Amino acid sequence: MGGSAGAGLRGRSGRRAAAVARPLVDTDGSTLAEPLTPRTDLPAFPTSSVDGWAVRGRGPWRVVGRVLAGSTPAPLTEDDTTVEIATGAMVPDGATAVLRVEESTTVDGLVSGVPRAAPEWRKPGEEAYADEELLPAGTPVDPAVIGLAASCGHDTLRVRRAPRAALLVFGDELLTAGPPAAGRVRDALGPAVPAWLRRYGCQVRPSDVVGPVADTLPAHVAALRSALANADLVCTTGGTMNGPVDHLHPTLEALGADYVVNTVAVRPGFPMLLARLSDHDGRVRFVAGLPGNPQSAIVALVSLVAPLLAGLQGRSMPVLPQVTLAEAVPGRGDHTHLALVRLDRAAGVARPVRHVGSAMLRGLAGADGFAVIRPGTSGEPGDRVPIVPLPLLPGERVS
Ligand SMILES: Nc1nc2c(c(=O)[nH]1)N[C@H]1C(S)=C(S)[C@@H](COP(=O)(O)OP(=O)(O)OC[C@H]3O[C@@H](n4cnc5c(N)ncnc54)[C@H](O)[C@@H]3O)O[C@H]1N2
Ligand code: MOO
Repeated sequence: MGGSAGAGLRGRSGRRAAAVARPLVDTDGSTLAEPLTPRTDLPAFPTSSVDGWAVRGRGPWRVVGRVLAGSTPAPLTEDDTTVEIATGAMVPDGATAVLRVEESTTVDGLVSGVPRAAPEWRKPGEEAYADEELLPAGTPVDPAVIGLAASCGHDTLRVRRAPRAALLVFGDELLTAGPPAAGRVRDALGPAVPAWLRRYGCQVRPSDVVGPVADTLPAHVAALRSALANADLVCTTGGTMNGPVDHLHPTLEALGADYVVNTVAVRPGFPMLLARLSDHDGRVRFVAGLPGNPQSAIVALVSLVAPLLAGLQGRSMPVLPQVTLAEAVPGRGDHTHLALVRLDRAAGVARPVRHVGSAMLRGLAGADGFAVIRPGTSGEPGDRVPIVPLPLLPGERVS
């Protein structure tokens, strides 16, 4: 479902966020715009992996000096000589072995011992050769990648600019403060969707979150036109159906948008849509229509928006992990059922959660993701099924 949408979007639009050079420390969460290659062999020089003696010849060895990490040693030119060496120091040219200090004896300035058969130093290029591709373009940058890039000698990385997203919330019945009452409900998506979008790598400024937009067609058209001016992606919530004040489809028509996806055979969330607009200068922007029912909006985020953002950032589509169901999960006829589940990490299974009506968010707040129950099937205990994960952080949902 989401996978094919993501691949198609990237291929058809041919639009990725621009590449920018960023200081290494500012790259966490971004995406490599070009392959990561070392600037030198790694290690760049023969490096002692122990504290001891760099020796030449069979010994015993006469001590002629000392080499610490961080300097270039003079070569060992004479047999039966040695220099004291520290872990991480460059092994001098001419050395034939490194002897561990704890496996040596020193008497009257003469060192004896038997070096181990396996070399006690790291050879240049042992980890990587200069210009070898270590990670491809499209790799998400995480702290491990940052550390590797630093060890490769990089001060900056070329990464994709974060896609810029905006959110328009539709619905005159929505309150932005206080408890629900008198036929009005709290806007749950205006506060939540930007936070989800940021977890998918988007930049969303507070001023790019607008709403509730008045339930009239002119107000919708004006709000969408204005949001598109600065965004790569505008998400909207509500108004995807054909109710008396559902204006999203007429708004897209008024702006000349093309549908990429218009409804998906999934429950909940089927009225979701994705549309595309092209500028006269060729700039492509996307509109994701998230259904108004709050859980359905999140289904649309994981199904349409996450693959789109992966494509815009030049990332590949994640492979969906498989989980084992601990309990039965009903199917939804000829639709895919995306069923909220919580991972039981100790037991290695996934359990359906309660309170999962499409108008509810209680189940989502305790779930790890959506188990995929394919059309025409139902989930039975013991079945292995794919899970579409929520973009949770370490420490969330772990207890
Ligand atoms: N005749 C039919 N009516 C509906 C159908 C259908 O098949 N035939 N499908 C239902 C389904 S399923 C969904 S999902 C909704 C989608 O409707 P819209 O995208 O047009 O959304 P709205 O009508 O604007 O709102 C639906 C519901 O969600 C509440 N809502 C909206 N925005 C928010 C928000 N930001 N925070 C909290 N709650 C929100 C809104 O008050 C409504 O209760 O259509 C069904 N109807
Ligand atoms: O499909 Mo609606 O999106 O079930 O709530």
